[in-house]
Amino acid sequence: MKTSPIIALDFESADKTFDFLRVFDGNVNVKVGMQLYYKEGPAIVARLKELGFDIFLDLKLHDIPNTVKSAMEVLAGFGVDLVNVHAAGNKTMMEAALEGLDKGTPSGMTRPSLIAVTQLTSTDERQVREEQLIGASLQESVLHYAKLTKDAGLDGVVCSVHEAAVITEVCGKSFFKVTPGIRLPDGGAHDQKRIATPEQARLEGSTHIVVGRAITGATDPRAAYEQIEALWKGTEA
Ligand SMILES: O=C(O)c1cc(=O)[nH]c(=O)n1[C@@H]1O[C@H](COP(=O)(O)O)[C@@H](O)[C@H]1O
Repeated sequence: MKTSPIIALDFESADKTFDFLRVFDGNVNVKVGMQLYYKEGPAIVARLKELGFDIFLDLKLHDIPNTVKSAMEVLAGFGVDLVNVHAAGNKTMMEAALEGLDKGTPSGMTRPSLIAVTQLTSTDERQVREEQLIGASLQESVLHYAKLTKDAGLDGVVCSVHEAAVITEVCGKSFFKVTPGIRLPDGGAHDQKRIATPEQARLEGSTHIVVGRAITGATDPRAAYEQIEALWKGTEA
């Protein structure tokens, strides 16, 4: 997947999605999440692929290993670039996900990269301790999941910008740190708890940033994308 920002296409329909994408060319990365996929199914992925977009299919699989393996076998046939699971599904489930992807990737095609969500960017310290009853800090929990993910042979994790540097130290630079929760300095957090700017993401060593509402909710989405891309790449005027 290219390193340019990944736009989260959190729209209610294909019509709304393609209307939004009119001002973008196939050179941007896009993310299809649960809302759009559940509404439109594999057809939306096929259409985006035809238009040349690199695609992160974000369905966050989390089930018993056999179910996840079979589901990944199906997703591997879609020709997407990146898919994900929840690390909380455990190492055996992550290994099964990888097996399913390997098995389902058509010959001559590249296996989609596989990453695991550590702690959602909508989660805070209190929720980790009190609701999940994890006897460790949020950062320790994220790092633990990152190590588990690497041991399982996956390509990287979803985490917040605030954990990217420590994950790089422990899991290496090429291990994906895909970071959502990206906001411009004057942007609202919405339901996110661990937010950061594109510039912070670059400085902390994120490998990819996922951006939804800061672009999709902007008055001029193309201008917002360009501003975010420049801050992310460090090429801003
Ligand atoms: O896996 C993800 O993409 C994801 C993981 C996570 O921890 N937090 C998170 O926000 N996301 C996704 O990233 C996008 C963030 O959207 P905005 O908050 O609008 O930028 C949404 O589509 C989320 O589903």
